[in-house]
Amino acid sequence: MVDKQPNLVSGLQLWQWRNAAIKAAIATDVSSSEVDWLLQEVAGLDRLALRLESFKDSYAIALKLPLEDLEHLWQRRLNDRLPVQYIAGVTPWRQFQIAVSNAVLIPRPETEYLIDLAVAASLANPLLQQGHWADLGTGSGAIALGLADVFRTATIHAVDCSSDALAIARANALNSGLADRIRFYQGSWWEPLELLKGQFSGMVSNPPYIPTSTVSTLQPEVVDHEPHLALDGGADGLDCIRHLIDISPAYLRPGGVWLIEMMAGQADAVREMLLNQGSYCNEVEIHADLAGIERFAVARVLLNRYK
Ligand SMILES: C[S@@+](CC[C@H](N)C(=O)[O-])C[C@H]1O[C@@H](n2cnc3c(N)ncnc32)[C@H](O)[C@@H]1O
Repeated sequence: MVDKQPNLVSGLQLWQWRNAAIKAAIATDVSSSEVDWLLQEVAGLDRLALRLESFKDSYAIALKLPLEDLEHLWQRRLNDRLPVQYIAGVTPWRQFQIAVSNAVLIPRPETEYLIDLAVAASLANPLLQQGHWADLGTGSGAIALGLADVFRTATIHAVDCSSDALAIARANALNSGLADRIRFYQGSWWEPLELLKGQFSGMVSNPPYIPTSTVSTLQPEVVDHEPHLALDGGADGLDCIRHLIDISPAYLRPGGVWLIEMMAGQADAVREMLLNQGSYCNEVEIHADLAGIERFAVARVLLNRYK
């Protein structure tokens, strides 16, 4: 989407476009702050320049795409409910600027917390901060980048079944300067990591967890534009989580960390499945997001059940 040629517009032209875009956003129930976020991304304007409208006096502003294309995409935002992150081709996540396209789920702010939970879970045993970590269902690669950043001596193994998603994830690793510590694999969950069975310090996953019948009821920004492969977790939403609970003990070392994001309302079922599986310690941790909703589960593989 991003054109490398400079697309010059005058500050006045852009100011007029912004005013019209904000008016249209308000009329169609889209947050008007998205207009300024988009202008920061595609026009390189900063928040102060937008707030003071000082850019209006600029002789020429270089856009990443022609103004007509921006207008066309903005109309798609309003009419087709295309997420603004897909228009900009990028979204902030932790300290990273993550490239996104409709081949990948837009990484959500709440998912950032998985990285802090991985660090917290590894504090009890510093050895867990080294060795191999897996990001299963990597999508844009956001979690893999986060893990590579906090576990500086670990190797991160990022898996996805979508080759289009992996292309984006690889680009994000290169852009973030972390590509030398992240390996990418196409395949299903642990399958490509067979050779490292029993050696992983931890695994992190934000798997698809929406019940199939609920997917069509999600807001149009999600159901019409984000990949259903990233959303649909089967009849009860727990198909992927169930699989990850069953198979992960064979890949994690004794005491290895099992950490996932889940949907509101799934915590009790996930805790029960972990306890019944027989390969995890009894202290399953459930953590809430900033809204107080239980969204994350942490478990550890039993020391005496090493396969
Ligand atoms: C909810 S998205 C999470 C993406 C990213 N990790 C994030 O947190 O933003 C789930 C990801 O799992 C991938 N996926 C779905 N089924 C899979 C499977 N069987 N094996 C590996 N990845 C799978 C999807 O392609 C998608 O990228």
